[in-house]
Amino acid sequence: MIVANWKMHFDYKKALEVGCAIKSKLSDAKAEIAVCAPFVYLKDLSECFKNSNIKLGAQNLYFEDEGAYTGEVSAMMLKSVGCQIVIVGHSERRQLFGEDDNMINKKIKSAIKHNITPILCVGESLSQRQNNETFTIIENQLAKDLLDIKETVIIAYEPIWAIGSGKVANSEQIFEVHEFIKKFIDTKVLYGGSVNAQNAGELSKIQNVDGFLVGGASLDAQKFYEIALNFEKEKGVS
Ligand SMILES: O=C(CO)COP(=O)(O)O
Repeated sequence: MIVANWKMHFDYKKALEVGCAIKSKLSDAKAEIAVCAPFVYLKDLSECFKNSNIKLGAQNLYFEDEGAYTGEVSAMMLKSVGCQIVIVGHSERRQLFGEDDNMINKKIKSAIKHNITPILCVGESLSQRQNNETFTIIENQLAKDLLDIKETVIIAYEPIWAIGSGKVANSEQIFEVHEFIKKFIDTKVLYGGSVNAQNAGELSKIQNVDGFLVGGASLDAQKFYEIALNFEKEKGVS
């Protein structure tokens, strides 16, 4: 599974241009492909992704369905514009907007209630890794974020120090964290953090990597396409 996280990029015209280019390049992809776009572009992207295998995703949600929550967007609303996937607990939201595990847990439950597949992001900071706290941090995030949740949640392992830094985690680091996550919950685990067209093939060789959550390189349809292609080649997805 290869997921684009566009973060807060593009104006309307560019979002539709890149979204539609991704659709035309990847509509026959064997790997599962999803694009997580800013809220305001979702409706039109859902039109563009119609009759293709590309899934539509959001990058956040609020856990209540409706009410006096100025500026928020609910799972019910996302579902009504064709959203099938939602990223929850991205480190940027945890760090910049103080999103805590309790809130993340409620968001995941709300997504599931509306039949939207959550992608839960977990990962350690550089200082946590240097202090040998990686597994404690990840176990803590998984335990709290997935409290009382039995349904399918996709996990993305995104070491904070690897995001947007050009510093990719090495194969051993990724393998052992994915193994740890899979012991906690038997599900798909994606890797995220400086994935690009050049390193995607090598990263795909890691047996327990089930796909990628791609930031920067997903802003270019050709680069995103090459990542998916290299993944399919290495994994023998056909
Ligand atoms: O945060 C990420 C995806 O959610 C990763 O971002 P980059 O691919 O830009 O490092």
